[in-house]
Formats: sequence, structure tokens, C-alpha cells
Amino acid sequence: MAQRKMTVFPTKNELSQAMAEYTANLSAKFIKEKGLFTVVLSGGDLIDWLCKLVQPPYIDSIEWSKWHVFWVDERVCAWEDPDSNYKLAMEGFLSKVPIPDKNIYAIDKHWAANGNAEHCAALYEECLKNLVKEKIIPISKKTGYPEFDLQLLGMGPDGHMASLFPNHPQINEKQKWVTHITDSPKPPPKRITFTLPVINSALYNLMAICDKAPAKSVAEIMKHNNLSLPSAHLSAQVENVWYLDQAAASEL
Ligand SMILES: O=C1O[C@H](COP(=O)(O)O)[C@@H](O)[C@H](O)[C@H]1O
Repeated sequence: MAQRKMTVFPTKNELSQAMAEYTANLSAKFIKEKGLFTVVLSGGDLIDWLCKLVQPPYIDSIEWSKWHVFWVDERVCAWEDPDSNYKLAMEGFLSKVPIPDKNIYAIDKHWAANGNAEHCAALYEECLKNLVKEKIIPISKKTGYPEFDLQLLGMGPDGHMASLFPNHPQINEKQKWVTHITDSPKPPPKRITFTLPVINSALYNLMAICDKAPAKSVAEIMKHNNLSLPSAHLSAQVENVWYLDQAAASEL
């Protein structure tokens, strides 16, 4: 399992630039090696920080048609709902780049609008299993779980990542690839989320954290490895990269 590699950037703008460069380099590497790139997105502020990817030089140099896009977690609501991570990513990022619609794997539209979190999680897991059969996603030889190329993650002020929250049992799930929560402490309450073994089976994980609000949790993780905070469990098969801005690093 990869150790955390932390970099602190003077500004959010520089962090954004570095995130775009990191993503573009991995995109080129994996497309050269195997003809496709699997990328897992989070919701929240991260989508704003991906803005540099939709600007030159990346907008023109990335082979977007080879991307396959997933969500590490999703809110169980209609795709049009302002809470939807899908809507956020479509409006802020995905609609601006030529990724084929068939390569964008959103939560099931019908069951999400109906608010059935358990069924949405089961359907998303089934979708991943079908993509394993189609050889879009390999199974990690080391862990036995699906192996994504890159996950772009964010952390809430309470130390949550994806929809794995402190003092909630989802962090311990090991059988399922995708689980659900119906009492998320951060609204909306119903969500689906990749489980920790799946998150940690990714080859590259990039955790991006900005602003003062998560600074105390950042310090708890970096200084004390406080495992009551779900983000402290983040690892990766090759690289576990943490990009912070000055404000997020202010308690270190
Ligand atoms: O609810 C969520 O929160 C986390 C962190 O979001 P942020 O707004 O504090 O940046 C996010 O990574 C996750 O995908 C989202 O569903």
C-alpha cells in the first residue's frame, strides 16, 4: 500500500494547475499502455478545481474519447437535482469535453429519482461487474477488487471521503464494492459510495483539500494518523497523493 505523499501549494490556483497536470500525465500513460483511462470523480468543490483540465493545453491534448468516468459516491436524488454529483460534474466539467456518453457511468436515473439508495448501490455494483466482464475495468491482482486508474477525491471538514463518514459502519464494509447510507450527517441523507477496499485498490489516488474548514482534520490525519477519520484510511496501489493549499495545511 502506498504511503501518503503530501504537497502544499501556495494557492488554490496552483493546486488546480498541478491536479490538471497529474491527471493529464496519467491519462497519456494509461491510454498509451492499454488504450483507455478509467477516472473516478467525487462531488463537492473538487469539480471547481478541475477547471484547468477544460482549458488549453489540456482540453486539446487529452484523448477524451478514451476516458471512462465513474463516481466514487453519489447522492440518491434526481439527476437534475442541485444535490446531484452527476449534475455538478456534467455542468462544471464533463459537458465541456468530448467524452462519449456511453463512457460516463452515472447512478441509475430512475431509481435515484425514486430515492431507493440500496437498489442504486446494487445497480452501480452490477454496472462495475459488467465492465469487468467487458475488460474495461480489471480486477486488482493484489486486492481482488476492481482497479481504477485514477480517483480524484475530496475530504469534508469532518474527515469524510466519498460517502464514508466518521462513526458510520460503511467504512467497515468488505463484501460489497458499492454500499449505501440513508442517514448521512451531511445532507442529503441518502447516498451510495464505493467501499474502502475498492477506493484503496485504485492505482493512483489524488486527494485534494483546500480552505481552512478541513485544516483540523488534515492535521489529525497527518500528525496523528487518527483513524476515526475515514480519509486517514486512504491508500492506493501505486501512489497516494495529497494536494493541499496553504489554508488546508495551516494546522500542520
Ligand atoms: O458530500 C460530499 O462531500 C465530499 C467533500 O466535499 P467538499 O464539498 O467538502 O469538497 C465529496 O468528496 C463527496 O464526493 C461529496 O458527495
